[in-house]
Amino acid sequence: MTSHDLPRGMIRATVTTGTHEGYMPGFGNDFETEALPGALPQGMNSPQKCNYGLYGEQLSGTAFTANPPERTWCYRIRPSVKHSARYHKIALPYWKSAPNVNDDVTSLGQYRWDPVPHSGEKLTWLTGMRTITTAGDVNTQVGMASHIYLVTESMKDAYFFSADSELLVVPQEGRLRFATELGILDVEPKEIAIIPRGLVYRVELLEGPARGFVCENYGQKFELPGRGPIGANCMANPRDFKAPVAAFEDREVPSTVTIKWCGQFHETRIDQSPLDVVAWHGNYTPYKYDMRNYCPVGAILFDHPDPSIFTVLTAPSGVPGTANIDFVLFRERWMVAENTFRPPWYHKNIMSELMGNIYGQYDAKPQGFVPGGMSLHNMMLPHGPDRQAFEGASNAELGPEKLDNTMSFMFETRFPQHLTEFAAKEAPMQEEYIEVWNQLEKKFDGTPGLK
Ligand SMILES: O=C(O)Cc1cc(O)ccc1O
Ligand SMILES: [Fe+2]
Repeated sequence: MTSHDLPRGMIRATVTTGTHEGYMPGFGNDFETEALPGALPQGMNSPQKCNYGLYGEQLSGTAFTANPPERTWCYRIRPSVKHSARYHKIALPYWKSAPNVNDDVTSLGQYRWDPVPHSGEKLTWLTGMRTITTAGDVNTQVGMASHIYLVTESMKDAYFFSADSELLVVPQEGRLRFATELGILDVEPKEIAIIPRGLVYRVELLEGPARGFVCENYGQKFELPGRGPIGANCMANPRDFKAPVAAFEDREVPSTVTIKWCGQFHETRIDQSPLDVVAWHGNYTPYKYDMRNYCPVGAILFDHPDPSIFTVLTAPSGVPGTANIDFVLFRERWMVAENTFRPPWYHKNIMSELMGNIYGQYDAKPQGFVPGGMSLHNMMLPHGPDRQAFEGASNAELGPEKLDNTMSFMFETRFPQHLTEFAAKEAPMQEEYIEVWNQLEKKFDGTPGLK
């Protein structure tokens, strides 16, 4: 992107060439960036007067005393209190928060959905959000929600922030721009974006219609998983995460800011764009990641490891090794294990598994789990390959085989996931999904399976 592509009123100082224009590499780095020369104070955070008449303001994403603390210092045209008038409650009836347990909706089950179709209705990031599951409790900051977004138009002079959650965005179709207080993130399928709690932004449609998945994390922030014996390299490498450079708008037009707060939505009317941060420094930022950079590590002799080897990001729950959410990626990779049933094994899991297909075919479900579709295998409910996958994998001539053109993911949480009414009654649920295991035959013949 060059400065010529930017919307009117938007100024950007750091314009470079190459593929990572407008972004700074690294996960959780202490970044600094300014859209006007000298806008960022040096050597201190709170000078008596900031350059250009800017106001200094800190955005804290962790408790002050967390280790490490995450916060960003913003130097802005107006302090955030000027982007906040009286709030009044508004309804966004399809965006639900936990706890959301409906007596007439059953969540105990294995479920699968076809892609939620676009309806022809004009929908923005806010009106197009459709909650599928909720888990935990937004008020106590544990758990998550999964959503599908359907976006057909940009937010115009309208801004949003979630005090409840960090959002992990997984595009499946179309391209979106997140114009945030800290700069611009453009995302498309095969990429993800993470928008931190409290950060104000507007979502523009760059290419539509757009559909994708969102994991709304009520708990501790996503971080890179511990690598254990894998060591310093492979999986998601820190340098492949990109934070935006500073970009600001000096635009005085009647605007709205919507806030998600304890599961409710409130709107406030202001007279200017709140995206007025001219310079910032800190480690609390939005970021994006291209999943084509994910370097999978797997079985190179026999057996099928736990899917935790494919964890891109993990949000801790406070119990070591037991995530509030793991974001797990099943992408292209070579299968080489000898004398092995290669697809996922049959299993039951205390963690609840919400999966989505971005493109291609998933090895445990060659049919029916389609791009844009989702499945839910809830806490302790059995699942595994369908008959076609079982028969194919147990009779295959085993040589090195590439699983190509495939990208699915899992939002895995330690909490049971409850279906919304939308997921149970309006979304295209495959009523017959449970039957994919009906055809599995009894093969027991009473004799040892010796070769
Ligand atoms: O159920 C699934 O398809 C996800 C999954 C994949 C895998 O390789 C091992 C376990 C698991 O839950
Ligand atoms: Fe599973």
